[in-house]
Amino acid sequence: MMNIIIRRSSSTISRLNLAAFACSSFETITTTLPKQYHGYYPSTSQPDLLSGNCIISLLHRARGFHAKSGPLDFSASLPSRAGFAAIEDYEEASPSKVGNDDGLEIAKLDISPEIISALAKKGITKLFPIQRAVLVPAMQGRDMIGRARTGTGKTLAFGIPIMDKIIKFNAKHGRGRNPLALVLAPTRELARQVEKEFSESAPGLDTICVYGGTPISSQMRQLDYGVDVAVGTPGRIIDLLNRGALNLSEVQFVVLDEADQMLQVGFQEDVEKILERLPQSRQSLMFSATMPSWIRKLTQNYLKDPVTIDLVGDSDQKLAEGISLYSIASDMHGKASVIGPLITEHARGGKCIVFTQTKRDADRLAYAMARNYRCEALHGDISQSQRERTLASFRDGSFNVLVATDVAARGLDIPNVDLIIHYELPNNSEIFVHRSGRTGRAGKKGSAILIYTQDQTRAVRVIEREVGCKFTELPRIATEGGASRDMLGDMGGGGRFGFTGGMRDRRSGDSGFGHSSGQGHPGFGRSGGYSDSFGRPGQDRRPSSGRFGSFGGPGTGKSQGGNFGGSGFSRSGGFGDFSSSDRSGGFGSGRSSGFGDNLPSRNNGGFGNSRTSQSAVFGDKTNDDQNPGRASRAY
Ligand SMILES: Nc1ncnc2c1ncn2[C@@H]1O[C@H](COP(=O)(O)OP(=O)(O)OP(=O)(O)O)[C@@H](O)[C@H]1O
Repeated sequence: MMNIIIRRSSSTISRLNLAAFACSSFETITTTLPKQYHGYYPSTSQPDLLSGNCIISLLHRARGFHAKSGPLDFSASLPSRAGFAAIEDYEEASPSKVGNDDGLEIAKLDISPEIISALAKKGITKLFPIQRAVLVPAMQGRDMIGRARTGTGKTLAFGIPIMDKIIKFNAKHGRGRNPLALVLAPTRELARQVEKEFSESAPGLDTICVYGGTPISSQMRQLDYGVDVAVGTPGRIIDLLNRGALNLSEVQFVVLDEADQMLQVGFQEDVEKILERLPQSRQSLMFSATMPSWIRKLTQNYLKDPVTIDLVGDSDQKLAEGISLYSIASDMHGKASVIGPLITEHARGGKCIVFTQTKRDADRLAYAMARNYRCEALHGDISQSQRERTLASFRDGSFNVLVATDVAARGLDIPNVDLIIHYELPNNSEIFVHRSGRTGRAGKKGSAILIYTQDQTRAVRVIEREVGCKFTELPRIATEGGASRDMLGDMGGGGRFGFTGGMRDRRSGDSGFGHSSGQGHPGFGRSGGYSDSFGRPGQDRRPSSGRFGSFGGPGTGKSQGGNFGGSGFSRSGGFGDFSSSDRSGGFGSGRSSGFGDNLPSRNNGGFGNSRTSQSAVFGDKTNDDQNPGRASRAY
């Protein structure tokens, strides 16, 4: 069979005018808007391409939006505060007058019919609040910071305006070869999901997803053919830039999805490298469900006169509506044993994601649980093809318990996840929000359960305070006679996971026990915890047998702070994040870490410290094709 590749025309000059085109759409709005809008929508001298009808309907939307005090059909349980509490800049410029609900009907908006019908096919006919709030300023060409709770439709909030502008621009100026929009995401899975949302919502646009762990040559070919929208992880994007395969000179829209993650140490540098390659005149959009104050300040470095659209607000609870929160105390050795009863009780036959802190723990727990559940592990040391298979099988219900590191914490939209179990405390409250937010999406209900040990009680209170939530305490589940040891300890005949090491990649290939290294190495375990964010003195930093000891059997379990789950709030230290042992070789692959978070964290902190977590540590920060050993594979 012969493949014919027809290159698209490169209408660079006209495409470079897209920004002007985008802004020009609002020229007429300036003249039509009531006084209070003037100055908010800058006038341009470019001709306008939106119809008068559109402008009127936009006005209605703006009015309706600000007048709206109710749930906007999104979820009957949404209190008005949840949707519209803190629409900062936007609100200032808006009238308090009531409009009508027409703006919610996507079919009534003047957006491309292609998008309207594609969304309708997906059952999307009305805008969610964040989409509604973003539409006007995004169409206007404003830079923006957008925050809305997990699962409330942020992808389409930035996606619809971008797709619409590109479709209209292409219709007028022809299609070009280089991307007009670039979306950066922290993980491969999220990048794929976002690209899918674009391609499904605007099938006529050429989209590409570029990420590591997959052959670069096919991505290069596709880029050569021409794309409108490129979505990807920073490492692969930089790789493609370095090879001259990706030309970002025509990009007019750039999105940082999960912006607070993307601007953390480890990612930030790569993101900056990419941003440097973009034209100065562009529209930059940053979205996340969490925007700690330090990130808000930082974003100002990358945005021009941004509008902030914040549907969460500082005082509100940060978690999505519809998520019931529970906590359950357990001793260290009983943790694994309580998972079964929790799933039986709370997953209601749906899917469950169990979050661990480390790749190895995800492997071990999944391995142990596989006796009783259809269960798989997902983390950054698993090959990309296996990651994709695992996620696809989880999505389609082939198995229903996913044991994952925080690689799955952000952004993933998987249907029918009814239960999240925090097997170990997350590093900070933002991660808690994202992990928990894998359930209760798009107005659905779900449960999140935090398993904690006695010495983590204070950390639990910190989560409550920072997230603005209250856990319902579940009664302790008796784990007689070290049931968890039975469950986990004999995975390797006791010693297998004991502190004496012996960790081998029994499962050859992708998802085995990881390419972890240095098991049993001093400092490998939790004992690495530095001072935590609760003002407690630092954890013992002495080398210890670490977590594995306690996991594998009682004899080793009392290593200094080395227990499974430990006091995991110490971002920098927990799990020996960047302890030397991670890189100390040990068994297996030349890859760093296995266990973990081997990048130095910017700060200690975790809870209470807004400069959160263990920095980049998602799977794709780096050019992982060229330099697989580079740090960042912690998840
Ligand atoms: N207007 C809409 N009507 C119905 N469903 C929608 C609408 N907008 C988005 N959705 C669906 O809602 C789900 C969540 O959307 P999305 O993944 O964009 O949420 P998010 O806010 O980005 O979440 P997170 O913060 O976890 O990344 C998706 O399945 C998406 O298809």
